Amino acid sequence: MASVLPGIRRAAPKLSKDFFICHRCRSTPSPTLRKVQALGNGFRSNNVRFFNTAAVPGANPNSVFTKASPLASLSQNIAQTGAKEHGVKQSSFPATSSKSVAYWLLGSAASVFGIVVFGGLTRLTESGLSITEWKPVTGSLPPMSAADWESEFTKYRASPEFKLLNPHMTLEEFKKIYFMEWGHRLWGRFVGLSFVLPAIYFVARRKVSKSMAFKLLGISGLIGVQGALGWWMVKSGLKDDLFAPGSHPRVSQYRLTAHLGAAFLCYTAMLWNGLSILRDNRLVSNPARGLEKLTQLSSPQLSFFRKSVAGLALLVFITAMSGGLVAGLDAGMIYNEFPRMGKGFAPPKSELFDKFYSRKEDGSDIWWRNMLENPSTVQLDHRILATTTFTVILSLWAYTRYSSKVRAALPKAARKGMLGVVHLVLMQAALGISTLIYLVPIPLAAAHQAGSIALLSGVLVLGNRVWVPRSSLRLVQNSLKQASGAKPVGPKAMRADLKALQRNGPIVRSS
Ligand code: HEM
Repeated sequence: MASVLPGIRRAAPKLSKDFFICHRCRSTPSPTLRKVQALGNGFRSNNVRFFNTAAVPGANPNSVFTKASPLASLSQNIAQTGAKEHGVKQSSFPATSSKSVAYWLLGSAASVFGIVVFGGLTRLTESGLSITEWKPVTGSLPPMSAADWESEFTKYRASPEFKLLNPHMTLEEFKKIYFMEWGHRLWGRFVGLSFVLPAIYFVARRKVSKSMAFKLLGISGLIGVQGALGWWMVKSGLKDDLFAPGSHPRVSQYRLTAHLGAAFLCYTAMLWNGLSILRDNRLVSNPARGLEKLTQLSSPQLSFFRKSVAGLALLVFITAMSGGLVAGLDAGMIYNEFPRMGKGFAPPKSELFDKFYSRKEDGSDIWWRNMLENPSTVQLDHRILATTTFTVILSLWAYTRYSSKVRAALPKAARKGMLGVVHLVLMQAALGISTLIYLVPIPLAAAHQAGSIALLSGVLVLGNRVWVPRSSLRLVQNSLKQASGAKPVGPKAMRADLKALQRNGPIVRSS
């Protein structure tokens, strides 16, 4: 009995050690042609062996094959899916992006992780409103002379934050908050440039697949939007109506959350794509084993778990956004106890849905306005979402441990990933509760913010270990098919295979 993997209608072939690739069109020779080449129908130049097919009957006379590494050959090969003849318009992008792109994406994600934590510190030290202008280019340099400092300080002295909260601030104190905000903005510029410039290089040098080139474009756009959102957020803290007596000058909690959300999305896109490239490279380096792995993951026993992990990533994101609202409203400064909030587990309904927050005569906006603008309700929302996230994670972990079917089907790496997520959520809940009980001290609040991205990363890593992207499956199937000389799989056939696989499990046929 031999196990036949999806998309391969006969036993998976063993890959030959010698790979050849056409010097001109990057196609690979047929098995018969390979035999002829093995007999030595070629010539040597610059230490590269070229195989001229002009003398081989039935071969394309324009082909010139050179020996290539198995990986390079396979990835190029797959890119040429369906385009067998010279003259057919072919994509110049490889099928798999290079590993260097993955490392750079992961480095960029680390940089975004850093700037999010630094941004949290900027907010917690109340430094965010110290620079009252947005100068994307000239703002890269801090004030250089005493006159420059005086000018910046004068602008700050005209802001609501100075007038109402810091009327006694000295120039020396101002410099401290200025450098925090300036550092945050500089880091933002660094994130943008260290992403966009290498992205252009990688695309121009065809180090990325075509779909990845579009994704890099999307992430670059998101970074630009993030910069604009940052300034839009700061502007909301400089508005004239904040001069009103009794008002508390701070940025809009909506804009703060939008800024945080865009950073999380950017981070997610970088981390996910970086991990996916590494995974695809691993799968393609040994396609037979890769297909086996993907087949194992496509098992119907894991279907619920896979979907739950996707749902969990969304839940963590929503919980984090509700945390952004808590931070934006300083809602962590009330009800500094856990699990109770005052006399019960929740404040009275009259307080949670207070008419004060409604702006419509008929009060139809009372629900959502309180949920997004009333500090008591916003804190309760965050507690409920956090508790749900916590419970879902522990339940999923229990499911992977105590369901014998899932336990057997889940790869070891995924089990480890699940355990990692359990540790992260325990830490995050402990940090959240401590932040609340101790009235939002800066180190705890910053650690809680970092913990939220760490938790999201844990869920994304877990997701990457259990997800079966169609593109990866197709890539691996085609590597195998090409290596065996069979016709490559098109997207339609691949989708049908994947569906059948998810419905019925691996196909087993006798050899
Ligand atoms: C379990 C998942 C949790 C996640 C993903 C999460 C996420 C977040 C995030 C992203 C923030 C915004 C931080 C900032 O912008 O500075 C935040 C703030 C906050 N969270 Fe959580 N949190 C979780 C659990 C908890 C728990 C259990 C509590 C306690 C009841 C809690 C209490 C707080 C408080 C008080 C703040 C405001 C801190 C500040 O003003 O900087 N969190 N949370």
